[in-house]
Amino acid sequence: MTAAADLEAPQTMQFKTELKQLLDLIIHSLYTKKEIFLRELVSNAADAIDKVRFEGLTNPGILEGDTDWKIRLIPDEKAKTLTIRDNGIGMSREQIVENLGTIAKSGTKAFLQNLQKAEAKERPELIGQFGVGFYASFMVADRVTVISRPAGGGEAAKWESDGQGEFSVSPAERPEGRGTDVTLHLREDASEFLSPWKLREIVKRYSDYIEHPIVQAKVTEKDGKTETTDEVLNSRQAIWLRPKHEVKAEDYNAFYKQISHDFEDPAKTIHISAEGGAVEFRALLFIPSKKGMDFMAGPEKKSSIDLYVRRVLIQHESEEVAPPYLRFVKGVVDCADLPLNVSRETLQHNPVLAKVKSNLANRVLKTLEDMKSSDFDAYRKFFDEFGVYLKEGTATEWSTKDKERLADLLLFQSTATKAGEYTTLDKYVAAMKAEQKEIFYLVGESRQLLENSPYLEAFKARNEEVLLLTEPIDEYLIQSLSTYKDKQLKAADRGEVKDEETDDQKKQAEALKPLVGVIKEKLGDAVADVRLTRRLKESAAVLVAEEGAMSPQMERLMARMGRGGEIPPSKRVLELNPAHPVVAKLQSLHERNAGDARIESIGRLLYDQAVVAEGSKIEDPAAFARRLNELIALVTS
Ligand SMILES: Nc1ncnc2c1ncn2[C@@H]1O[C@H](COP(=O)(O)OP(=O)(O)OP(=O)(O)O)[C@@H](O)[C@H]1O
Repeated sequence: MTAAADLEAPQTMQFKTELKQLLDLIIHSLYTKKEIFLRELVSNAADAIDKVRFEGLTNPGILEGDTDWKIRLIPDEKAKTLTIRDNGIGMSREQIVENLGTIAKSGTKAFLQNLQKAEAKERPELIGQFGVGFYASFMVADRVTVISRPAGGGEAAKWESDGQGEFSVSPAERPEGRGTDVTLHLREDASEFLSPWKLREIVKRYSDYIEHPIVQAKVTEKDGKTETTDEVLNSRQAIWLRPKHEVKAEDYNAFYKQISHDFEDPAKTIHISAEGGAVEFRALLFIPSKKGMDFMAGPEKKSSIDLYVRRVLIQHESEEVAPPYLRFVKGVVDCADLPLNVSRETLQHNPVLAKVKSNLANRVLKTLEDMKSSDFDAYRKFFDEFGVYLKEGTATEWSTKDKERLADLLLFQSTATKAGEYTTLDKYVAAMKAEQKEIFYLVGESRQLLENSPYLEAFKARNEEVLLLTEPIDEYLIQSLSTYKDKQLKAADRGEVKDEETDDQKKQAEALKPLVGVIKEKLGDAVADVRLTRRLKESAAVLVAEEGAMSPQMERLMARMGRGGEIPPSKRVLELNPAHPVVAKLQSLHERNAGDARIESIGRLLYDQAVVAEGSKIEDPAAFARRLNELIALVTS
C-alpha cells in the first residue's frame, strides 16, 4: 500500500470516555421527545451559517460568492436516511475530530450525573442545554454520517459512527462546496422522520424563528410534468423586531424554549423597543422559571443574551449588553446603532453598548420590582431560584442607585418571619423601634441552627428582629452592603453588647473580675479575651468575633474553598453570662480556693461548648470528652 492510499483509508478513533457514557445514555434510554434532534441539528446549521456570514463581513473572499444561505432537509425514503445540509462555515478533518469526538466542556461528569437522575422526558432538553445537541441524532439514527468542507478552500472530510464507542474519519468529496451534510440512517422506529409533512410540523414547532430559510423539496404535477420547487418551512420572522401587540404569549414562549432548551415557560417575558432615546435597540428577554442545567453543571455562563445588529448575530452570549449579575436572563438584543462589521474587540467598552447595558438592567429591575409588588408569590418563587444573583448584584454594583434598587429586591428570613417566609430590608426598617439604631443580622448554616443560637437570646428578650442569613453569598453581600437607609447593618454575634447596667449588676461584675482573670489566664492563647456579657439570657458562655474580624462562617467558607491557610484564624472573645448558675458556682469555687483545678477544667468546657454552639470544630475533642466524663462522674457520684 502506498502512503497516499494510507491517507485515503478511513481512520478509526475512540470517543472520549464521557462521550461514550453520554451516547450510551442516549441510545439506551427511551425518549419521549425524539423529534428535538432536528431542532438541535438545524440550530447547529444556523450557527454555522451565522459564523461564516460574520467572517465574511471582514473577509468577503471566504464566501466564494455563495451567500444564498440555506438549511436543506433531504429525506430519502429508499435509503431510509434524512440529511440536514447547510452552506455554513463547515469543518476541516481536525475540527470534525475535535468537535464530534469529544465533549469540550468541563463539568461533564456533573452533567452526566444530572442526566442519569433526570426523568426520561427531561433528558433530551438537558442534552440540548449542555450544548451536546449533535449527539441527540443517535436518538433516531443507528448510524450518522457527516460530510463537511471548511470555508476558505480546505479539503472535505467524512465522519461516521454508530454511536457505539468508535468513529471513523476519511477524506471525502463535497460537490456542493463549503458546508456540512449530516446524514442520519434512521432506526426502524424513527421512519416517521422521512415524512415531509412531519418535518414541516417539527420545524414550525421548534425552529420557526431561525433567520435562514429551512427548506425541503416539494414535488408538484403541472401539465403532466413533475416540478420540484423549494418549500420554505419556517416563517423566519425575527420575533424581537415585531410590534408587541402582534406577538402572542405562545409565540414568545416557543421562542424562549427554542433559545433556552427549557421545557417550561419563562416566568417573565420582557419585550423592549427603545426608540428615540439615547440609543435605539430592540430586546426580547426572558426570566426563566427555574435554573437550567447551564447553571448547575460546570462553569457558569457569563451571559445568556445574544447580540445582533440588524438581525445578524454578532456575539453569542455577549457580556457587553447586561451586567454580569443578570447572566440568568436569556434572550436577544438587536442594536441598530452599531455598524455591522463591528469587531469583537471594539464591543468591549463600546459607548453604545454601555447605554444598552444600563437601559436593559433598568428594565429588568423594573420588571422584578413590579413582580414583587403585584405578585409576591411569583416573586418569591423567582427569588428562591435566582435571588443569589441579585445578592451578587447588590454586592458588586457600583452605581449607588442600582445598588439601592437591588437591595430593595432582596428577601430575607428573620426572627420575625416563619420558616420559609420572607421580609425585606424596607419592612425591617419600618418595624424598628425608635430606640433601635441598627439592622441586626446573624450568619450561619441553617435557620434552625441560627434560631437556637445563644447570640439571639438578648435580641429575643428585647423583642428585636434579627435577619437570618444562611447562604454562602450572604457574608459577601453584607460586607459590601454596610448600610441601608442610613441604618448600619450589624452582626448579632460581633463586638460587645453595651446595655445599661444596674448598680447591682455593676457590683456583681466587679466581684467576678478575679474569676474572669483566672479563666483568661488558664485559656491562654485560645482566646483574645474573656469578659462578662449581657447578651446571654439562658446560656452560660458564648464566643464572639471582635468587630471587623472575619466571622467564623467566613473562615469555614474559606476553608471549604481550600483557602483556609491564607488567613490566620481570628481569636474570639469568650463571653460569660454573670447571671448564669454555672458562673455563680465557679465564683464560689474561686472564693474558696482561687487555685482550684476545677476552675480551669470547667472554664475549658465552657469554651469548648461555645465552639460547638457557633458551629465550629473543637480543636481537641478527646480532651473535651475527658473533661465531660469527669464532670458526669462527679455529678453522679
Ligand atoms: N452543521 C455544522 N457545521 C459546522 N460545525 C458544526 C455543525 N454541527 C456541529 N458543528 C460543530 O460541532 C460542535 C458540537 O456541536 P454540538 O451540537 O454537540 O454542541 P454545540 O452546538 O457546541 O452546543 P450549543 O447547542 O450550546 O451551541 C459545534 O460547536 C460546532 O463547532
